[in-house]
Amino acid sequence: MKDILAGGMSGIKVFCSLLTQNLVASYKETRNGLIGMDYSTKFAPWLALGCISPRYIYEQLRKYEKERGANDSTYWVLFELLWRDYFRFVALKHGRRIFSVRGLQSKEVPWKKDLQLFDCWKEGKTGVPFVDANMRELAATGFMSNRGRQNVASFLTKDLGLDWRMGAEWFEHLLVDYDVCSNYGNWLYSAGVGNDPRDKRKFNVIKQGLDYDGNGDFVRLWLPELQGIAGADAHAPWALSSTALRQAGIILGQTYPQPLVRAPEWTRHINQRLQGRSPHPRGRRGPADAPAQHKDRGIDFYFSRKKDE
Ligand SMILES: Cc1cc2nc3c(=O)[nH]c(=O)nc-3n(C[C@H](O)[C@H](O)[C@H](O)COP(=O)(O)OP(=O)(O)OC[C@H]3O[C@@H](n4cnc5c(N)ncnc54)[C@H](O)[C@@H]3O)c2cc1C
Repeated sequence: MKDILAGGMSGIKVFCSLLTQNLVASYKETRNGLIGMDYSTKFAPWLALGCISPRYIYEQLRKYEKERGANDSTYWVLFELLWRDYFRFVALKHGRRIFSVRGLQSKEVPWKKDLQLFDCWKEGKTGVPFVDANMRELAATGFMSNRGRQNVASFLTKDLGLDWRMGAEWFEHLLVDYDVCSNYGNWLYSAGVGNDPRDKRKFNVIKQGLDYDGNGDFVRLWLPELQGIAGADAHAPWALSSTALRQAGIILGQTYPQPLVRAPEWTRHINQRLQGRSPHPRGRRGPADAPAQHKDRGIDFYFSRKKDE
């Protein structure tokens, strides 16, 4: 990502390649991916810096739809841009309150400010590989997928119980697409102090890792110390036998940390993994994974009705 920005590739060029390579036609199926340039649009840095306008994207997409056909995916790019607009309106409406620890709901939450825990999160050393891989990608590139952002934000606020503003500021410090409205709006949401009426929303980061990185490739890409663990086992090294750890060259607590926390809801998914799981990441599945035409518009992090995310 940094190479592309440094190489001066313009937002318009990125946008054109999305259209000419027809990537936009399968965006809905790939947008939850984790590795590479093509799974999502990568518009955000150019939008954040004002190098491309959402109206331009809208017009060109409508043109593309007329010429080559509209589908769920072409709609979905526009739908995602609506979230960007939405968080702008939230910021306009609430002003400085978007930075308040109590958020938009004036809710008292006993957030911790433990700097040791925070450093582990920042440095990708929480001992939870899916979280750590995403955090190391952010530190190395200034970018993290939307799936990754949702998970590390949930982990910081719901599993570690840290003040959500610490996470938001770290993102602000590193993101190449940092945008005040989108960043603080999404963090408020993740922390359960934004507009979402359901404050108990928590991502099961183990289930998410297994669903979206079913073969463990993303985790191994950013965590070289886990290279010796094959497949999905890389998502929970602490669940491996001492023999398996020795064979993988891992000493927990030395070459890779023990997990800072272990949430009870992880157990079922770890046990399931040990019984073998399909290695197909959810973000890459075909249309069978996609809901019927516009039926589930917006069902995702924001409106998901699933209990166990
Ligand atoms: C905790 C957290 C912090 C975030 N901070 C930022 C930020 O500082 N700047 C930023 O641009 N986005 C932010 N996002 C939203 C989203 O993760 C990024 O816009 C997206 O990952 C950027 O990659 P992309 O351009 O390939 O997006 P795509 O998935 O291709 O989406 C296309 C465009 O739609 C918009 N969009 C998509 N999802 C969201 C969303 N949830 N909120 C607002 N706009 C969205 C963006 O402009 C994005 O470029 C954050 C999300 C979370 C959960």
